[in-house]
Amino acid sequence: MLFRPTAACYKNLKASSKTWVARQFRDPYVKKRLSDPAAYRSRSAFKLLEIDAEWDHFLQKPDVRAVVDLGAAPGGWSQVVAGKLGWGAEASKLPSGGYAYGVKSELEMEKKGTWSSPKSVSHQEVFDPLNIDALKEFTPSAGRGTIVAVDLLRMQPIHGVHAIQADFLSPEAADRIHELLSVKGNLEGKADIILSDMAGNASGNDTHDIESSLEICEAVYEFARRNLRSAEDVGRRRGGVLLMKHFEHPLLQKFRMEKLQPNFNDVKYIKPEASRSASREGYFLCQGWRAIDI
Ligand SMILES: C[S@@+](CC[C@H](N)C(=O)[O-])C[C@H]1O[C@@H](n2cnc3c(N)ncnc32)[C@H](O)[C@@H]1O
Repeated sequence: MLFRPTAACYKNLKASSKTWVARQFRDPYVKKRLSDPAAYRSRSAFKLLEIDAEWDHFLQKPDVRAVVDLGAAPGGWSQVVAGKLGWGAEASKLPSGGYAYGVKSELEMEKKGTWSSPKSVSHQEVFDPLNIDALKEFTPSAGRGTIVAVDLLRMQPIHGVHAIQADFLSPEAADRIHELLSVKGNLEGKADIILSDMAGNASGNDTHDIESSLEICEAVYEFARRNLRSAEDVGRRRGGVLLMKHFEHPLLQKFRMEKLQPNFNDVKYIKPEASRSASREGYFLCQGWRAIDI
């Protein structure tokens, strides 16, 4: 539901909050998110949908079996991926945005012995009384592949998505991701697609924030270097995909030229329409991991 401040409440807001509220009211993607039956948890979901549709539906290639979403909370991108891989997109019609659906299907699969609960999902939520009615109405559908979502913040479950609450740089997260990806048919535990919509917490110090944005890109690249399946393994020139957010930085082009360009068959800079023009963010879509920098 869209928050509509009353006149009295609006009057008492700080100038910066008034600007934020006004921008939310004008933003077509905020409206779209609120009316879309998929009930995406983030406005950012539309950026991924747009990039995927514009660039050859890379999320839906039949050889995509393993996707890692870094910095995934609250879960909009993971919802998009789960939908594309067939994990019951109708789930998100629930008022909870797929939350109850995910829990129900996980419970059923556990009962049938077809799914084992990742340690990271807390099952105390299964008994959330708010979701009981919704649970009765929906039947889960099984999708394909493994989706792993990692965030420092706790994320409500999404059907078909293994959520890990951790710093993606920690050895524990690396081990757990590898463990989850290492299934029959993917014993190497590689990812076909790695997504990163990560941003560091704004510190208020511009120089520091700009610096940390490049550090995140470098860390994400390192993660991809260790975990991405190569184009050769996939058997497709654009197989092995890294999509990562970045912010403007004086050394960004150097990073692109030295790290991304030589190691992927195809690198594009993308500024999706859903990304606010005032934002200094952009995305690199890197397709076809060449696996030479290992
Ligand atoms: C812009 S949000 C992602 C939104 C998400 N794509 C969606 O559609 O819902 C960025 C996320 O990155 C996470 N993040 C930042 N640094 C991280 C780290 N080192 N490890 C894991 N998550 C991190 C933040 O906690 C935040 O939730």
